[in-house]
Amino acid sequence: MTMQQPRGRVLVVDDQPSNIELLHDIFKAVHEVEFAMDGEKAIDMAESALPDIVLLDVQLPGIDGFEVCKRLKDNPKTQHIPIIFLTARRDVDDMVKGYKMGAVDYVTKPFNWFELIAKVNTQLVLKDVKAELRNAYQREEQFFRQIQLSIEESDMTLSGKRAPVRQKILIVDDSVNSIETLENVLRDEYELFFATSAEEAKRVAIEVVPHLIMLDVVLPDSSGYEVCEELKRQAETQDIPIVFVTSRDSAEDEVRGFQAGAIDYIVKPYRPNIVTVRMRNLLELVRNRDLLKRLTLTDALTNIPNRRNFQEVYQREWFRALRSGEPLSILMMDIDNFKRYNDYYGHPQGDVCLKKVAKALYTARKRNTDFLARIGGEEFVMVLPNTDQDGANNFATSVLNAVRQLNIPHVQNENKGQVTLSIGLLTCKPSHKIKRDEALSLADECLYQAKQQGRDRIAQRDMTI
Ligand SMILES: Nc1nc2c(ncn2[C@@H]2O[C@H](COP(=O)(O)OP(=O)(O)OP(=O)(O)O)[C@@H](O)[C@H]2O)c(=O)[nH]1
Repeated sequence: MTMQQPRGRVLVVDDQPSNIELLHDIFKAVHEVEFAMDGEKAIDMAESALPDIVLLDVQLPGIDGFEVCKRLKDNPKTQHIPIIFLTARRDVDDMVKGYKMGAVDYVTKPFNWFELIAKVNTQLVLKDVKAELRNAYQREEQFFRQIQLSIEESDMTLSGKRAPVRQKILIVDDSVNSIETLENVLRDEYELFFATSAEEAKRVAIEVVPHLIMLDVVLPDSSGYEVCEELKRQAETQDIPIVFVTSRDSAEDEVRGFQAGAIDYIVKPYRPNIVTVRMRNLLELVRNRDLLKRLTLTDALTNIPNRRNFQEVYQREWFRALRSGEPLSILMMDIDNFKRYNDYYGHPQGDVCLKKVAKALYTARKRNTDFLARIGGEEFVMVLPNTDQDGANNFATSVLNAVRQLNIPHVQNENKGQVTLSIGLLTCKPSHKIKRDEALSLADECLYQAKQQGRDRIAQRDMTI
């Protein structure tokens, strides 16, 4: 998962001064670190200082770590704070109890720096994502609900019961036994894909784009570390979180795994309950991250992609066309005399009009790869990959008609009487001779001409000849 290094306030709860010293050394460079040496003190400090994360020892004098966790989770003031247990390896079976109390993860002693840092970072990112989602919800409750609904809808199948589509996990292991064990643990909750070699893993990862990859370190044709590094280098796969699953449990191996870009490290033999809960935590992070990304890339009024989204997609399509040599068409679209519409019918009615036009444009799209965005007040853009001037002109004509057919009255729109659109259409073959921004400016110039020539029309330029 691509993540920036988050900064936060870490509360360490441990009764061993040597552990406190060690944890202080690990985190002091990036985080603010505070300490408590018993459970009661930990609860007081959590309530007053509201840290971003609590690292909690299980064995404590007085009330133990489980009880501290329970009390923090019962308190509305502290229940949002993620808790990671610090535990001796022999207590790992107890960790199911920790998860039931509301902990998000655990780390075994003696500490592996990389594991600890990676897990704390993951939880800080997740906490930030959740906070941003809560803010978005408060700011734009209705918009938030729409996005959430559209995600849930795309997560549904129409298989009779409209069961939610399960998140996808790719399991990479050359041992059939290991695959079967994980399959038994995870198949009820997730859609599983399998690969038994490095090459197959890379191919399936690109084809399926799973939500998470569980990756064995030892593979017949390469090492899991190399697969991980390669997936992290590629744009299509770099955001997929990777968890190493291996019987190699030396500290060096774990460090190597986290350095390669893994988000977690699970040592065989698995404890099924622990695997289930860890996967659930990581996949919750993925789901929330995707929801937040959708929110930041969607226009709140019309619910179609926004300018930022357009910039990403346009760049991607430009480079794709540059590689393939295919033509690319750009439609710059602008509602005619919209200022007068607002002045005459009022701003709220203007919003209704914008929503109707956005819907008509979206419905007019012929291919899934045709991309529509709202990039300004009453300005929309469409990118049509692999479309020549003739095709794009036919399409633009159908778009003009779709808006006319909405029959939205606009008495101030000169002699038209209804809402209309002007379109600037540019077709080009991306090459080193024409720059991306230049193509957009040329499409804008065409739009300006369409306005000059009387609106409700297309003005075009073909740069492929
Ligand atoms: N209702 C509403 N109006 C908006 C929104 N964003 C921008 N506008 C309005 O859109 C109008 C755009 O006006 P202009 O850029 O002058 O263009 P125009 O009146 O459409 O004129 P031409 O483009 O030349 O046909 C302005 O009045 C903006 O206030 C919005 O989200 N909702």
